[in-house]
Amino acid sequence: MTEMMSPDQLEAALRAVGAARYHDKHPFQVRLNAGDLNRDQVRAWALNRYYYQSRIPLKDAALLARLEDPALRRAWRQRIVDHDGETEGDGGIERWLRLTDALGFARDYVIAAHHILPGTRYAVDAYVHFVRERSLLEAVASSLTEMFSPGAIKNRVAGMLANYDFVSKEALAYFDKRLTQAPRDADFALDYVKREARRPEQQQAVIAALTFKCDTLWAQLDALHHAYVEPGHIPPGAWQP
Ligand SMILES: O=C(O)c1cc(C(=O)O)c2c(n1)C(=O)C(=O)c1cc(C(=O)O)[nH]c1-2
Repeated sequence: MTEMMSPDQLEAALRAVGAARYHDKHPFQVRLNAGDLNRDQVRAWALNRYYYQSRIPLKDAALLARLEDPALRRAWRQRIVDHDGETEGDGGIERWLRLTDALGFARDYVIAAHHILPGTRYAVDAYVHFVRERSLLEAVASSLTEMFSPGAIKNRVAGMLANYDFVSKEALAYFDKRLTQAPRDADFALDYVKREARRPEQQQAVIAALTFKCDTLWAQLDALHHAYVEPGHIPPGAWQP
């Protein structure tokens, strides 16, 4: 039988999942930061990742719809505001589109997402389905990858600005806001799971949810690497540089 962990032991177990599996360790991410990708490979990353950005508010709305406590809803709804903005021209999705603008994509093309990789679509959709179908505790836990994103984002932005003359600080403005939003969201979700996972099997479910989520991020980068780096097999229908 699995032992009950203290809340702090649970947190340590979650941090160990991130240390082993978070997408900052993926070869595609390492190359992106090191300046080892060409402009088209960076374009492929931004195009595909838009689909992730676009689905995040849908998964947060699915989660929000199941929260019965007004205080929890108030906290969680901020995530949707952050991505959608309060008004047209504001918010994270708009800021991601400024990056794809800067990389030379037409907005309609990006938003339609007709030419993203199948692997991107399957991985992102799997995350949305997971949040819809699993327990609220697992749904909240699956957002905990954000515990690890600030470090990854700092390295990525510094690496990209140092190594690519085709990306500017303005084009990467999306990530500036994430450096304050992600820790706020991660702290909230971490407090929630440490408080609510009161039985060993719940604690194991929380760890499994974070593992699953790390895998959805990893799979997105596997798909990019396979198509646009090595061996360079671009699936039929996907964007061709
Ligand atoms: O740039 C990154 O490395 C990164 C990672 C993650 C993440 O760990 O899931 C998110 C984001 N960015 C992000 O920008 C974002 O809005 C976001 C929302 C979520 C989530 O699961 O609710 N993760 C992430």
